[in-house]
Parts: sequence; C-alpha cells; structure tokens
Amino acid sequence: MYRRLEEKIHEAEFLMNDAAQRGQVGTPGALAERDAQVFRAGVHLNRLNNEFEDFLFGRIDLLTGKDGKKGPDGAYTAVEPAEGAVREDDTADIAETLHIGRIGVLDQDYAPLVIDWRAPAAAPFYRSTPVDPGRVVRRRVIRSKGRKVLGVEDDLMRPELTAFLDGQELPVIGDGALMAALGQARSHTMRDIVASIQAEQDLVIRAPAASVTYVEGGPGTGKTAVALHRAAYLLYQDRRRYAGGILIVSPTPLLVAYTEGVLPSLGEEGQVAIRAIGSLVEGNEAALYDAPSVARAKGSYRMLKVLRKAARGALELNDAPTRLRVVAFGRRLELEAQELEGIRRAALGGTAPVNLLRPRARKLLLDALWEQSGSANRHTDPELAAELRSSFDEDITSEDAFIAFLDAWWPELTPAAVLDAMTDERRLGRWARRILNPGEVRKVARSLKRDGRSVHDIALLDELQAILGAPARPRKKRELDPLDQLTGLEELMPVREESQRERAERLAQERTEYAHVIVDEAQDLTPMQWRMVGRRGRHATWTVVGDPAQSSWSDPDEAAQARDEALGSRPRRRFQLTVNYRNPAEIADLAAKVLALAMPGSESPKAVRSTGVEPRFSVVADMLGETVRDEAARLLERVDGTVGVVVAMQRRAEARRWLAGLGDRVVALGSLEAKGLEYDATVVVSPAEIADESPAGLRVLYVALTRATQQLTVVSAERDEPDAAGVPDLLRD
Ligand SMILES: Nc1ncnc2c1ncn2[C@@H]1O[C@H](COP(=O)(O)OP(=O)(O)OP(=O)(O)O)[C@@H](O)[C@H]1O
Repeated sequence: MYRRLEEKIHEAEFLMNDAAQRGQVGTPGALAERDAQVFRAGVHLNRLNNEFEDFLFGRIDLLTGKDGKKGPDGAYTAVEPAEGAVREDDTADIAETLHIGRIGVLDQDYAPLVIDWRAPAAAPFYRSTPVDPGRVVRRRVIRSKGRKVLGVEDDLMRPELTAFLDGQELPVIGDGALMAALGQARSHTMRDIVASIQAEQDLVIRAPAASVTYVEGGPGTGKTAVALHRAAYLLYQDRRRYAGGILIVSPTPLLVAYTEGVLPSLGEEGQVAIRAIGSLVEGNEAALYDAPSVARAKGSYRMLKVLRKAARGALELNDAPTRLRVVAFGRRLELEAQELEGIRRAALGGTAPVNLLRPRARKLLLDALWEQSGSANRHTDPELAAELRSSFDEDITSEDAFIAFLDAWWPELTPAAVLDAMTDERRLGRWARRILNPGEVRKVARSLKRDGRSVHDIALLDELQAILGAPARPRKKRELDPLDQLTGLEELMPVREESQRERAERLAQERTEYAHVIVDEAQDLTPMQWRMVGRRGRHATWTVVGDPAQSSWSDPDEAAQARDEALGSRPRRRFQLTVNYRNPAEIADLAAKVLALAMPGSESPKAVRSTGVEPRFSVVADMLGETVRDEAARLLERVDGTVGVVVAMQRRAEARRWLAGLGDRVVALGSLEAKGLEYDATVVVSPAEIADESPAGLRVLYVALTRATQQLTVVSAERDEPDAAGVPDLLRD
C-alpha cells in the first residue's frame, strides 16, 4: 500500500510541475487550466501527505457471502454468509480479506487495495458484533506510526469457529482495540476514533442525511466524536452537496480548538466550518460569560420582544429632529413634532425590517407635505394631477434640508447601535416594560456597557440583524479599466494560490446558510441561540446531539420549544448512545450520585472499563489555592497526559494563578468552559460552589465530575460540609 501511495504522490507532484510549466504558455485559457490543475493536485498532495501516518488501521477477514456479488468498491455485497460457509465441524475458510483506511486507495488495475472507512464495504468492520457477526470472523485493528506497525489488536466475532486462511489457522492477537484506545493518555487535542467506532455509534454516523438525526447520550458516550465522524461521512456520501456546506456548532472556543484536528485526520481538510456559538456572527468572537441571572434574561424568548421594541425605539435616539421645514413650489411647508410622530408610527406598523421601512416613511412624509401644500385640488385631470405631484416630490427630495432631515430622523440602524442604545437603563426599562423585571433591566443594561461581547450578546446581534434587515446598499461600482475590456487580462496578474484554510475561511464568510447543520451539546442552547442557529439551516438537514442531564440552561422547556421551532416540522430519527467510553466505573459511579439529584430517575450510561482507582477526597486545610495546587501537582505525577482543574466560573482567574508554573499539561477551567472536554485526571474544586452558582448548577456539577479518563480528586471547602472521610455532602449516598 505504501508503494502505491508513493506512486500517487509522484503523480500529484508531476501534475503540479507540469501545470507550472504550462503556465508559461501565456494564453488566458492555459492559465485558467493551470490554476485548476494546480489546485486539484495541491489538494491531492496535501491529503496524501497528511494521510501517510497511520493510514491503514483496519482489516476484516470474511466468510463467503450469500449472493457472491461484488459492489462498486469491489467488495462482496452480502452481509450474511453463504449456506455452507461454515462446515459441520465448526471450521471455515476465509474467502475475502479487506483492509480499511482513512481514504480509499486503488491499485494500478483500479481494484481496491484499501477501502475508505466510510464506504459501504467497510460497514461490517464497525457493525459486526459477536451477537450479530455477519460474515466477519476476525476484526483486526492495526496501530502504526509512519510505516512501522506498533501493535495489532484482534476481536473475534465468531470465537466458536476455527478459521483457515490459505490453509493456515487464523491467529488472534491482543485484547481488542477499544480497550487499547481508551487507556491512552489524553493530549490537548481530540483523536479520531475510526479504528474503534462501536456498532451503536456507527448507526448514527451512517444514518441517512434526511431531515433531523437526533442523538442523546450521557457523558462520554462519544456524541462529539460521532458528530465529527458523521460530517466526514456525509462529505463522502454526497460531496457535491456538502462540500463547504456543513456547519458544526460547538459550545465554546475551547471545544472548537480541541476538536478541530479530527476532520483533517479523517481526510477532510477545509470542508467543514466548526464554530463556537459565540462566533457565529461574522466579525465577533465573544469571550465573556454573563452572570447566570443576566444570561437567563438574555437567552430567553422574552428578549425577542425587547429587541423588537428596541429596534424601533432606537430610531428616536441621538436628538432626532422634531420639526421638518422645506420649501416646495415656492411655499414654506412644515411638519411639527406631533405630526412627525404620527407618521413614524404609521410607517412602523407591521413587522417589516426597520431599515427597509425608510422608503415607506419617506413616502408618508411627502404625502403629508403634499396635503399641507394644498396642491392636491389644483387639477381635476388625474394625469395632470399625477404630474404635478411627481414634480412636487422631486422638488422636495432634491432639497438638502430634506435629505439631512431623513438621515437624522430615520437613520440606518446597525445591530451594534441598537445594543448600545440598550445600555441606558431608563430607556431599556421603557422597551422592556412588563417583559423584564426592574432588576433584570438594570443587570442587562450594565452588562451591555462592558467592553467586549458576551456569548449571549451574539445571539442578540444576530436577532437584531434579522429585525433591522440589511439596508439597501448602492452597488459598488467596479472601477472601469479600459484594458479590462480586452480578453481577461486580470488573469495575467500573478495569483497567489489559496491555501486550504483560507479557502475554508472564505467559504465560511460567504455563507450564511448551510446544507447540513450539526449542533453539539444541543442541551445548552438558549431559545435566542436556537433562533440564531436555525437561521443558518433553514433549508438544511440536521444532526443534533446532546444530553439533557448536562444542560446549563435553566429553562429546558422553553429551550425545547425554541429547538422545535428551529428544526421545524422535519421528522426526527432518534438514537440513544448508552455506553460511557470516557470515565472509568469508579468515577462514573460518583457522578451518578449527582445525576440522581440533578435529574431524578434518569439513567447513567454504562462505563466500559474500570481502573481500580477510586476518586480521592481532599479537604482544604488552610488556603484553598494551596490545596488545589498540591492536588494538581500530585495528579501530574500520576498520569502521562493532561490534568484539568474545574472551578466555579467566578474563580477562573484566581485558579489560573494557583497553577502558575506547573507546566502546560495542567489547565484551569470555569465549570461552563469544561463542556465537552476531557483530561487524564481532574480536580473538581468545591462541588457546592459550582452547584450554587446557577439554577442549573447541579447539572453543571455533573459535567465537571465526568471529565476524567483516569483519576478524579474532589477538593472540599467548608461550605461543602465534608464528612470525616472528606466526602462532600453533595456526593454522599
Ligand atoms: N468507539 C470509540 N473508540 C474509542 N474511543 C471512543 C469511542 N467512542 C468514544 N470514545 C472516546 O470517548 C471519549 C468521549 O467521547 P466524546 O467526547 O465524543 O463524548 P460525548 O458524548 O461528547 O461526551 P460529553 O457529553 O461528556 O461531552 C473521547 O475521548 C472519545 O475519543
């Protein structure tokens, strides 16, 4: 396979060189062709080079299939073995061996050498289980680095069989791939799971892209991993439709950074936009978190009404003029405050976007002036009357005073300007009367006054954009260069090749709607955020993954309603993931106690492994910071990978100071920032403080307790009321 890959790389390099030479023949046609060729070859080369590491990871040995037919990828299509494939004495011959890799490779005769993991022929690699083995006898996972095989892990799907390959008995090596993968140390970036996707996960990844695929599962069940692999699968299935058209919405920039590398490792570079919920509006990257009570107000549906009022109210700011004076047909005409107010009200009736109502307001102003001028009755002939009217309008609208008045009286509003207007508490109070209570008004106004936007502000900006509408812009005139008119001279200008990343960014910027939207940690979206995400997928198919038990949003019913509105009446296909691949049983059992308090009656996912290491409980002796630092240092010695220290949001900055100098394997996180992330070991600081911080605090604590793959330490302060063994009240039986 590596020999074949080298040939492919040479081919791609040859194409690049050839194209570069062709470029020296300067006809525009040859140049355009060169650009296209360089682009294609570049993508190909980049991809092959990327894939070289750990390229081939799987192998299945199969019995003869039932129908003996081969599919388009050269593999037998039947899932079930043929009659007689297994002999009476439980022996059988292997009829076919398939190798599975990150992308497909064909040999010189176009026969499959390696099958793409997403191809139908690869499905048995993931779907086969000892309960329902199909044709698979042995599934092998190969771990390699470069060209060196590091290890091989076999799973026998038909352990009762003695199978022969070319007359030799099939050997079995290792304890299975899954356990090997789960035991590995974690780094600050997520790894793909292609080599060990489990059957229930595979069903989701390969679900048809129709309408809405809805996935629920507890912490560590692989929801994020499945969402990412599904994006790669959809691209493989229908590249034309999905290339550049998939959006993954992630709760935090930290989770974006953590997951970003997975798609390239699956052979998909630059085709999927992964965005944090606070970065969905172009030009904004929200870094602030609002206090829970502010977030609750800003995220709720109630805000929609406030914004609608604010968008209309903001027209009257900045000393809007209260009188209009013009001269028409040699007469002075004047509209007073009260009349102007009436005209504004009439223009604003209905729900059309405010910026688009300006022409209507202008028309109403002219009507009023016309009426005042008394010219309406001058002619009985309708044609003459119309002519008179149009010259009257022209007279006025070309007058500087009128133009200046209109700009001040009906300014073009931007979302940011309206949010700024909302920083005035009295004004906001007017717009939010009987919608927000006075306490909320004060806090929201104050929070908007800070420098920088919060995550929740972004959904408000997006909503305002919809309420205001894009103002009609005069089209930018292209500067006319007479030389341009000749044959595409611009093609002769040196063009810098666009990198994959630049291409992805450009596509993302140009796009406001997507063909497929994947929402990760969907339980956390507020109603206002659902509206924002919904606008990006009005004609899309969807994959929604989440876990209600981990929701940090305080009003789940309201959010569910918003979600249903965003997804519309599209039918749902529901899936449930049931196995926890992250936490060992010892940690999962402890977290289950909080789950019972947070959502009585809901079930924890089953942990697949146990480490024998019980969670450790530590009580603050003197200084909280010192204890936490000591515990983090202790864990750093015990694990090879990362350590996460999870604290209440208000302690974030402080916690970073506590850990200064311990190195970059350890990080401090606020409870909300821990969403979706994982570490070899975690220190959870003061469960009571995390739980008390917001109305959804117990669910946030549940998230915090389920981040570790190996070890967990819980640090209790006084308010945790630890018992003699240091176990805090919230975590006792
Ligand atoms: N089939 C698998 N093979 C190997 N590792 C897996 C598999 N499925 C999940 N994992 C690993 O388990 C961990 C948890 O997966 P992931 O983060 O996708 O879970 P999640 O359901 O999104 O969790 P949470 O709800 O807590 O955010 C990851 O390290 C992931 O790589």
